[in-house]
Amino acid sequence: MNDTAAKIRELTDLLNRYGYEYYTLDAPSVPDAEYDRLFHELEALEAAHPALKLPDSPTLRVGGAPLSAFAQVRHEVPMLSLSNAFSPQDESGAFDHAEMTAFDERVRGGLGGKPPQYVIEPKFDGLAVSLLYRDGVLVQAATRGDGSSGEDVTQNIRTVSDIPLRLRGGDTPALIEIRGEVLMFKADFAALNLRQEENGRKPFANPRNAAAGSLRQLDPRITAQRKLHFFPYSIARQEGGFSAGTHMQELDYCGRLGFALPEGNCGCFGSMAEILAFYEQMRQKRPALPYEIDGMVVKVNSLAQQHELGFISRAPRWAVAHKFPAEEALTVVEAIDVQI
Ligand SMILES: CC(C)(C)c1nc(N2CCN(c3ncccn3)CC2)c2cc(C(N)=O)c(N)nc2n1
Repeated sequence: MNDTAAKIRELTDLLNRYGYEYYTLDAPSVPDAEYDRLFHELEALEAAHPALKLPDSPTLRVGGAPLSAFAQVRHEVPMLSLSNAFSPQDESGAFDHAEMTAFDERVRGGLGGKPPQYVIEPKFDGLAVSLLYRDGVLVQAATRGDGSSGEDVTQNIRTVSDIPLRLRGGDTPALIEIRGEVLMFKADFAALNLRQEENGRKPFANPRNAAAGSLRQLDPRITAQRKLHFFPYSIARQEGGFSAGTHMQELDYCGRLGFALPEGNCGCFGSMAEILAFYEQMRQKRPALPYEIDGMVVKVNSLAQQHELGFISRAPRWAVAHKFPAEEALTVVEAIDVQI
């Protein structure tokens, strides 16, 4: 490798590490001016030697030329739905978690009485995307679409600062497909709508619409200005690398690969009673969270037990969303929505 290529590789790795520290760990190790100096040095080298620009170059974060349309991507593993469990609130304000108890009984029945461990995690109110990494490098990103195929939003996803362009840590899998939610934090949503109003543009209705609108921009440079975040929630496919036995181990592995995790807002418990207690705690904490959630998702922790339980048509038997009551005065009582 000649010294220019070596210099470009060194600057790319260094800037990706600094970006991870700044955006994902929120613990920068160098001042912004130093990052900017190195970034401009890399930009200049890439401009002089376009053939040497690397697929995980941080200069991709600013977005390239606009697309005329999005290509369609077929999901090798369909992106399934989630059954909804809803707890109506009675006049005393207490919640009737009958549907969660029913879920627990269905799971125990399906496991021949073996007591399952459950994971409870936030149900982020964003949009689901799938990220494909080959030999550690991000090569494709797609929206969920109809679950069977979605839009190729790879260029736009590269501008999301807490999505690694190259996976961190050793033992890189030859292939890994990570699914999660792209969302906009409440504060960034408020600032965006201020800018929209100032520029005479229509404000977005909520952070989910803002995130969806930002990700489905044909011009990645606009996406790059929108401050999006990503939280993983499942590993759909994997060849090589660490083999997790539980959902919690999958999430921890995603953290080691360089993804942000919703620290403190996930739990793992052996009883539905503890799960419901955590759900109540999260319902109280919800207004203070930096991002919007519209409920919690409860999943069987053991991957072997998940496979044993399988799916109801398109939704897994081993997971259920537990939504919070609608905040409007009139609480709309939804039926159990088992996605068929
Ligand atoms: C892997 C499984 C299928 C269990 C799964 N599927 C999910 N989703 C499917 C339905 N999705 C969907 N989206 C649009 C229309 C219909 N379904 C949106 C993602 C999950 C979404 C979240 C979240 N939002 O935070 C989460 N913590 N865990 C999930 N886990």
